[in-house]
Amino acid sequence: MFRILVTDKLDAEGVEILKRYKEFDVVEKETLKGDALIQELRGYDAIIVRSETKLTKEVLEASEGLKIIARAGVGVDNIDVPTATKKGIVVVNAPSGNTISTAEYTFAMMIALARKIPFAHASMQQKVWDRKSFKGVELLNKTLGVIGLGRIGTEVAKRAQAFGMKILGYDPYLSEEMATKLGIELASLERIYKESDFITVHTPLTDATRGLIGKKEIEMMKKSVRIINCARGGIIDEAALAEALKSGRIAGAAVDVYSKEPPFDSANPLLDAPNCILAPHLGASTAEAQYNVAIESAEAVANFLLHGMIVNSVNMPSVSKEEFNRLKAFVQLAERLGSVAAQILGNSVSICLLTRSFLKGLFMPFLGDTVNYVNSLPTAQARGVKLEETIDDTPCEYTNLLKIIVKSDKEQLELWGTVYAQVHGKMVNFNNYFFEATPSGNMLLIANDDVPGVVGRVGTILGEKNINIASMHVGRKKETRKALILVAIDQKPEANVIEQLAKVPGVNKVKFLYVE
Ligand SMILES: NC(=O)c1ccc[n+]([C@@H]2O[C@H](COP(=O)([O-])OP(=O)(O)OC[C@H]3O[C@@H](n4cnc5c(N)ncnc54)[C@H](O)[C@@H]3O)[C@@H](O)[C@H]2O)c1
Ligand SMILES: O=C(O)CC[C@@H](O)C(=O)O
Repeated sequence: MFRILVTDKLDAEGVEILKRYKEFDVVEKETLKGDALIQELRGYDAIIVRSETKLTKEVLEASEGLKIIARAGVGVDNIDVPTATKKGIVVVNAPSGNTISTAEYTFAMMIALARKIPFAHASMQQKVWDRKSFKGVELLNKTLGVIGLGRIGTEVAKRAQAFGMKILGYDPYLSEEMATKLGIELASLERIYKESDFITVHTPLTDATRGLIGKKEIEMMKKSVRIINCARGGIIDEAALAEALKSGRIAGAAVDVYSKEPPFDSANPLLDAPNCILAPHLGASTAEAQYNVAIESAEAVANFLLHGMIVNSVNMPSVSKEEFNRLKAFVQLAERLGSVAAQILGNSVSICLLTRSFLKGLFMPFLGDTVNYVNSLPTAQARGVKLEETIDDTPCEYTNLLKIIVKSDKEQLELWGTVYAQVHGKMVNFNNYFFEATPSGNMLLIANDDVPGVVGRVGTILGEKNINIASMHVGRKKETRKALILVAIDQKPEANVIEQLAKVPGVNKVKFLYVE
């Protein structure tokens, strides 16, 4: 039975999806904070949050048994991802469910600013019929500067085109070709600041974007500019923005997000700035967006807990369901080869050419269940393991080949694996001994001289000890007259069996291996 905690207000359909599984015990709680959250979180396998629950370093360090955190939304800035990663906790988000809602909301903010609708509304509520103070501007032929052209930024740009706006965009990760396709002219930030009538930000909050727009940047802008932040508080410096509004240096701003939320106890200077529309982080607050992200998060949690499948992870390479099915056999094979390598070499690994799953297999025999797909890479890095990954599409005799070279202080091990029919993972090369074996279960690896009689004697000894042989694979090097036998057996042999096998004439080394 897996225990799942749902905090913040998740759409009911997401909770229902989880409750349908008999394997899940789902508990819903109001937003929890500090000690209450630490106490409650103990014993849960998964937690689903929106933006209000703060999964800080302290909270995560105190957690026990937590395997997955699902954020029903895009931004994961309420989660200490590095601590989660260190603890081997998968963090997933629901990246696409609220894109349209937030893009439409940004547009609503832009039009409300252009036509001063909230200010006119406030005046009407004061019973003042004022038709002079609220003269606005059209969007047609205006320049919109979009900073951050990911999911939301590009949807905003599409809508701006329909309004006849010229779009200048900045995103270091968007190609010129893609921008052109989207009808966006890529421009420097400086040009966006100087030429735009409206500026909207749609980046995550990172070290590079914190304070991206401050006093200096505002100084470059037109006096008529209107600025919108429906992304994350802190991307636009709040003090500088408030000052520009108060001094009339800019025409207006619309803000949905704050450096501290709610912003009331931090005396946020935007609270009393003129020509400023404020909202309490509502970009994703539509029935559709909340339904979408709740389902996305619930499915991510269920897939992970029941099938180990990781989708939309922010601290693991993410794969789609189809990709996961395609890769499943490779992941298992890589992990098994990792386990073989670990047992052959011991734990003094210095150079590797591998994947996370290989690393998981490599560390499992020494670190046990504390290592998983998420923390295997940091675990390796913390141990000074140097990694190199290469992809080589040169045709070879296998349709796919996973080649792993592990170097320790004393020796080097080369393992190759291939997957047949997308399901059967085979080890096909062990240090240039070629054979085809499934590296799984109890196995004996026997290095011997390539002379008659060895295979027979090995079989006889195992038979005498009542140990059943499941399969036997022999690889040989004719030039050195050496061979390697991999024997899969039904049980772990006693130490004296291994000693007896090692004494067979022609046998040079016997090693027992166990791979999950
Ligand atoms: N107000 C809300 O309720 C609400 C709802 C959803 C998303 N958001 C926020 O909106 C933002 C965008 O979300 P998204 O789904 O479009 O994310 P996304 O990851 O699809 O897009 C972000 C884009 O920002 C770009 N970027 C990163 N660093 C940059 C930099 N220094 N300069 C310029 N561009 C940079 C990235 O290349 C990417 O294209 C996020 O901060 C998210 O948390 C807010
Ligand atoms: O949970 C919410 O409503 C906010 C979501 C939004 O900030 C996000 O990053 O997806």
